[in-house]
Amino acid sequence: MDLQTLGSYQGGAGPDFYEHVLHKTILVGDSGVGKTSLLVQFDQGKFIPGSFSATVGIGFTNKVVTVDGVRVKLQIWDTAGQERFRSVTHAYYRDAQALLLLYDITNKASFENIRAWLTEIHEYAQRDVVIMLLGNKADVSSERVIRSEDGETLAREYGVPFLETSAKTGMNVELAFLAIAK
Ligand SMILES: Nc1nc2c(ncn2[C@@H]2O[C@H](COP(=O)(O)OP(=O)(O)OP(=O)(O)O)[C@@H](O)[C@H]2O)c(=O)[nH]1
Repeated sequence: MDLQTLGSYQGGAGPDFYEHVLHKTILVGDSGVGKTSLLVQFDQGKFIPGSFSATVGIGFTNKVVTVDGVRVKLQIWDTAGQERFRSVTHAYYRDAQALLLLYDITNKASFENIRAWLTEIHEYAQRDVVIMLLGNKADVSSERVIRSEDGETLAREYGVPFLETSAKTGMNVELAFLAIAK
């Protein structure tokens, strides 16, 4: 039994306590779109404005959730959006079962870069990786530059589901993580 398998069975005695599945998810998108904030909101239910310095390389958080009655251990990898870390993060793509791809609805470039992200994902990730597109910072309506319809259209073009989220208010955060854990 490797360490990972061992880790996924440390839940307790009865079958109800077993964490049956280990599910790896990776967060990607431009620097500053809110990947770390989204993960912290999901994991700890809080938002600390301006608190995170740019992610260096990669880090992960484990969280156990119950999906359709099955305990799933989500291992969520938070990648650095900055270009200079790209070669480090590519190496993690192929182990991921799911991928949350974020842009910032107040940042046009982050939306325009989604196509390039998808090209990279198709190059490095597994063929059957589950992808979801997220338009984050939906709480900042006064600075919105990307309409919901634009996100929906792009997602439809690539055949992936789409949600707008807010790491600040928590809107759709749990929904996004649970949807890709299925
Ligand atoms: N209003 C608002 N601000 C957000 C939201 N998500 C993130 N932010 C802010 O946006 C900035 C960048 O957030 P991060 O979570 O560090 O972004 P990141 O994508 O992890 O950035 P890198 O680690 O550089 O790739 C921070 O100042 C956050 O407080 C959100 O949903 N709403």
